[in-house]
Amino acid sequence: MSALYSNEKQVAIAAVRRACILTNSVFNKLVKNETLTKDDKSPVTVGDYAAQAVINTILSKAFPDDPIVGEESSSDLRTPSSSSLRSRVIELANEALQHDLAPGDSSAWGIGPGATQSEGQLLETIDRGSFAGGKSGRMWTLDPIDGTKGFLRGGQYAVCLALLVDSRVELGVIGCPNLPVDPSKPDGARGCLFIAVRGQGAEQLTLSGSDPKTLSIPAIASEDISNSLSFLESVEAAHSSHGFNSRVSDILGLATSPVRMDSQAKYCCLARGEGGAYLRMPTGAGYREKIWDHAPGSLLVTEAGGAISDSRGQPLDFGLGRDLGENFGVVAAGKSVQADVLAAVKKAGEEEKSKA
Ligand SMILES: Nc1ncnc2c1ncn2[C@@H]1O[C@H](COP(=O)(O)O)[C@@H](O)[C@H]1OP(=O)(O)O
Ligand SMILES: [Mg+2]
Ligand SMILES: [Mg+2]
Ligand SMILES: [Mg+2]
Repeated sequence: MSALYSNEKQVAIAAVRRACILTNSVFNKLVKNETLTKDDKSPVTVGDYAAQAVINTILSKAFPDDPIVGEESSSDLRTPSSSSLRSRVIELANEALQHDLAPGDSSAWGIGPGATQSEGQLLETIDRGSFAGGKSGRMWTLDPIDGTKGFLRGGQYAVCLALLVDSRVELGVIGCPNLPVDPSKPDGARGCLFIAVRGQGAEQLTLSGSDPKTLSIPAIASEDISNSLSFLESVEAAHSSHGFNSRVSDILGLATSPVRMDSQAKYCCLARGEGGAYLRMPTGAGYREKIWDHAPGSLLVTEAGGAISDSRGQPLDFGLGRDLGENFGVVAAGKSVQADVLAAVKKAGEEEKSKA
């Protein structure tokens, strides 16, 4: 008998790999007018749209009844002023869908050479990501480029896909085209794929599918925290409070400065033993975290032996819709130290309140 979710895992890996090849090639060719600013002032590129079109196409072929909660929508692409951007997205998506990664691979999605998808079909496929989410049933959640700002600066970004069943993450696949394969060789080969299935562990492969490694977060004894732990945090101060993290770091007496990195690559690094803790605390602007920004990363961390919760110690709730509800931040770490980090977070929170 095959393992639970083995089909979903194969399809998700194929979809994420294909999107990573696309985003990688887009980065090298990206020109100025290929980026838009969304209503929330965040950037979105032809790469984000095309990657969502590719992954949604593959998911829709493989699992036609599964709804998708995806970050992007085609509305900004449909305006007359976006016509050249729109053509570029269609061209990139068709190119990526027809690219044979292995013999017969593209025909597995019913999209052989020459069988291009029309503009209308691909825009509609992007909008298959508009599902509202919720408590029950099967659904996918997709961030075609997580960390678009990192992507634009040539830093870390991730292609992130997760399968939720009754609001529990069952499968997570994250592609990190710019992440070094071996953390001890930061200038060495880049491009990693991270995969977790509930109850089946977490692993890292290269983007081309070689060199599998089982992931496990090393235990740190409480008395070693100050010397052995460092934080993984956002580059963008608007996404996560650097000042709050710095106070938590002081409370724990951490000797090492935080590592700043864009995207869910932070969860991937944590899962393979880097840093030791990921802290993301609200900046006070009322932002609600999105399920696609945490679903695959959270499973990767727990399957690698870590723990994740909000700053109150409550589990993240993926069943509330497209976002995680009121923002109490995210605290992820190895199981042995997550309670210590949470206690320091609570202390820093109380100090902040008493000052207010
Ligand atoms: N004010 C905010 N607070 C927290 N996260 C945010 C905020 N604004 C955007 N984001 C999201 O944070 C994620 C990147 O996180 P990180 O800083 O860890 O790289 C992105 O998905 C980004 O959304 P978007 O995709 O719209 O840019
Ligand atoms: Mg975005
Ligand atoms: Mg994101
Ligand atoms: Mg994104």
